Amino acid sequence: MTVTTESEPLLDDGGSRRPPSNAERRSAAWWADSAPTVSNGTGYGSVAVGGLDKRPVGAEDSNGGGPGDGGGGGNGCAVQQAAPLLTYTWTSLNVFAPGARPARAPLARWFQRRPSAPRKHLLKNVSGCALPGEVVAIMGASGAGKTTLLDALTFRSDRQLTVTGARALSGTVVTSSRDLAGVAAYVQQKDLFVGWLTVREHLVFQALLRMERRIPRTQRLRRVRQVMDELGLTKCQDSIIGVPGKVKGISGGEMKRLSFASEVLTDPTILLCDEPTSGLDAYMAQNTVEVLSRLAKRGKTIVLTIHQPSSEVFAQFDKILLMAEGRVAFLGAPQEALDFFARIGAPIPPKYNPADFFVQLLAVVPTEEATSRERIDRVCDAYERSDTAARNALVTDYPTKGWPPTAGGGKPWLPLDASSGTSRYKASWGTQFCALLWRSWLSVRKDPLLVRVRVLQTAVIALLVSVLYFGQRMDQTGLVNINAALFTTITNMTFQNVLAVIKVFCTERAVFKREHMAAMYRVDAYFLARSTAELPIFMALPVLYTCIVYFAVGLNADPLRFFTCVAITNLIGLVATSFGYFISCAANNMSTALSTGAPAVIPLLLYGGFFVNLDTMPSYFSWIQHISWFRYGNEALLVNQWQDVPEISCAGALNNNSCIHSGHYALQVYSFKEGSVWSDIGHLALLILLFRSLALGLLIIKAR
Ligand SMILES: Nc1ncnc2c1ncn2[C@@H]1O[C@H](COP(=O)(O)OP(=O)(O)OP(=O)(O)O)[C@@H](O)[C@H]1O
Repeated sequence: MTVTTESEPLLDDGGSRRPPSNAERRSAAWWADSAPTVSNGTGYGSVAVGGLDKRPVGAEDSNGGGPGDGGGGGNGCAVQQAAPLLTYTWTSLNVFAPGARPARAPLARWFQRRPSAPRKHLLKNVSGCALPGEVVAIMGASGAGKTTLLDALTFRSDRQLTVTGARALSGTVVTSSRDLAGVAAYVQQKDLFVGWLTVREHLVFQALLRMERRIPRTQRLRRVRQVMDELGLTKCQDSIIGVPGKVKGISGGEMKRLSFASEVLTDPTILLCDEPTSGLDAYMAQNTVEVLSRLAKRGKTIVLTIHQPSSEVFAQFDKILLMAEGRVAFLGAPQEALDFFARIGAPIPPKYNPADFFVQLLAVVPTEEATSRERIDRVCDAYERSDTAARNALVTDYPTKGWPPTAGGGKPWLPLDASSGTSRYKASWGTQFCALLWRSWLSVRKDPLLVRVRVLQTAVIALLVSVLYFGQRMDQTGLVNINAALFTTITNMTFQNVLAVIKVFCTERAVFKREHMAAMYRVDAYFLARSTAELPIFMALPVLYTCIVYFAVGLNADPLRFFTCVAITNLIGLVATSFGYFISCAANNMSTALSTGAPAVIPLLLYGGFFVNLDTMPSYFSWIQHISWFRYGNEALLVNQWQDVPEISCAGALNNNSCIHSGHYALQVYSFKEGSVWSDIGHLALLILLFRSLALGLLIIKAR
C-alpha cells in the first residue's frame, strides 16, 4: 500500500492542545473509554477500572476499601486477594547511547585526543501510562524504540545507555527493578526453560521459589492447578517442555503460555511482555493475546511490545502506544487512534489492517529517509498538541508535577504497599536449595546425556582399556603397561568429566541468569544444589570404570588396594568435575568453555609425572604441579599399586641394569614417595574445594 500522506495536511488534529477542564480532570470516565471495567474481585470497591484505580478520584477520605479490608475476593487465593491495582506511568523518558567513536590508527590512539562522539538519542521525551484492566500495546516499525522503551520500563536497559525521566507505580516513583519486583513481572521474548521438566514440575518449582514464604505448600499447589486451568495448560501438564534439537516437547504456543503461567503464579499486578507473539502463527498469536486480555480483565495492568499484529490481535488491545524514531506518535484507544489519524489527514483506507497502516506510516523508508522523518515529526508533533496527549499528560505528569489541585485533593490512586519489593528473595535459603536440588535431580535423571550416555561411554572406554591391557604380569612389560593403564584412567576421568560439566552447566546458564535476575534464588544455593544433584552420577562412573579395569588388567590383588583405588579415581573424577565448573563459570559461553577447557588441562597433564620425571621439569613452571590432579592422582595410584610389592620379574628388561626389580624402585624412577597416598588424597580434596570455590566466586561476580 502507498501511504498518500505527504501531500495531505497531516498537521491539524482539530486544534492546539487544550487544557482539560476541571470537570474532565475529576472524571474517571476519561479512562473508561479505553479501559474495561473489571469485576470487583479485590476489595477496592466497585468503581470502573477506567478510573485510575478502583476508587473514584478524590475518594481517598471516604475509606472505601483498601488492601487490608479483604472484601470481595472469591477466587479462593490469598495471593490474589492481596494484589492491589496499579497504574504504571512513565514520564519524559529519555535514553541516550554513547556515540560510536571513529576508528583510528593504533599510534594515533596515543597521541590524539579522543574526539567526543555525539550521543545517540534513542528515546525522546517518551511519556505514557498503563492502567489496571488494560492491555497496552507498544507498536512501531523496526528500530522505532519499542524494546528500548520496554527495557527502560523494566529497568533492564543496557549499562552503557543513560536513562533519564521518571517511572512510577500508582504515583510512587520507582527507581530500580527491585522496586518493581514485588508487583511486576516481565515475560521475555525468548522462552527459557529447563527442558527436561514437565509443565507441572516447572510450575511447582516456580511456585516454591516465587510465592511468598508464608503461603503453605498446599495453597501453592492449588495455585499451580488454577494457573494451568486459566492458561489452558492442564492437558499438557505431564508433557516434557522440550529441549530444542534434542527432545520434542510442548508446542510454541503452549511454551509461550507457560512463560505467562510462570509469571502470573504470584499474581503480579503488572505484566510487561516483550514480543509475546513472536515466532507464533496467527492463531497462536491471537490465542496468546486473548490470554493477556483475560488477565487484564481481572485487573492486571499489561504492557506489551508487538511488531505487526493481525487485525484480530489489534482488536484486542485496549490502548496502543505508537512509537516512531524514539518519539511517541500516539497513545490512546485504538478507535481514538483512527480518529486522530483521520483528523491529521492520514485516514486509514477501508478494510485495511490499522496496525499495518500505522507501522507503514511511521516507518523510515530507506529510499525516502528525509520525507519519512519529516512525516514522522509531523505526526508526533500533532500528537503532542492533541487533546489525547493533554489528557494522558495529566496522568503521566502526576509523579513529577503532582496531581492538579482541582482534582479534589485526594490522591488518584492507592499508595504502594511499602513492603512490596523490599525483600529480594521470596524463599529462604533452605527452600531455594531444596527446590533447586529437586529440579536439578529431575533434569539429571531425565537427561540421557548425563546418565545413560555417560554410563555407556564409561563402560565402553573401560572395556577398551581392559582389552588393551588385559592380564598384566608382574614383570617389566607389565610394569610399563600397568602404569600406562592407571594414567589412562586419570586422563579418561578428566576429559570425560570436564566436557560433560561444561556441556550441561553452560546449557543451563541462560536459565540461571534469568531466574537469578528475577530474584528467585541466590547464586550459592544454585551452585551447591546443581553440583550436589550431579554428585551421585559423577561418583558412580569412576566406580564402574575401576570395577571393570582393575580386575581385567590384573592390578594389585589386595582388597584394601582395590577400595583405595576406587576412592582415588572418585576423587580424581570430582576434581575434574570441579575444574569443569571453574572453566564453565570463567567462560562467557559454551564454545569458549569447550575451546579453553581442553588446552587448559594439557599443562596439568604434563605435570602428572607420567611423560616426564618431575625432578627434571623447569623450576619456574613447578607451581603447576601443585594444582595438577594428574600428579597427585598418578602418585596415589602408583604408590597404591606398587608400594610393598617386594619383587618384580626382570623378564622383558633389555639388561639387568635396566630392570626395575621392586615396587620401591619403580616409585623411585618416577620420583614418587612411598606412603604419600594419604597426602595425595588430601591434596585432591583440597583441589576440589579450590576449583569449586573459584567457580562459585566467578559465578557470583558474573551474576552481578
Ligand atoms: N545499546 C544501544 N546502543 C546504540 N544504539 C542502540 C542501542 N540499543 C538500541 N539502539 C538503537 O535504538 C533504536 C531503537 O532500537 P530498538 O531495539 O528499541 O527498536 P525496536 O523498535 O525494538 O526494533 P525491532 O522491532 O526491530 O526490535 C535502533 O536504531 C537501535 O539501533
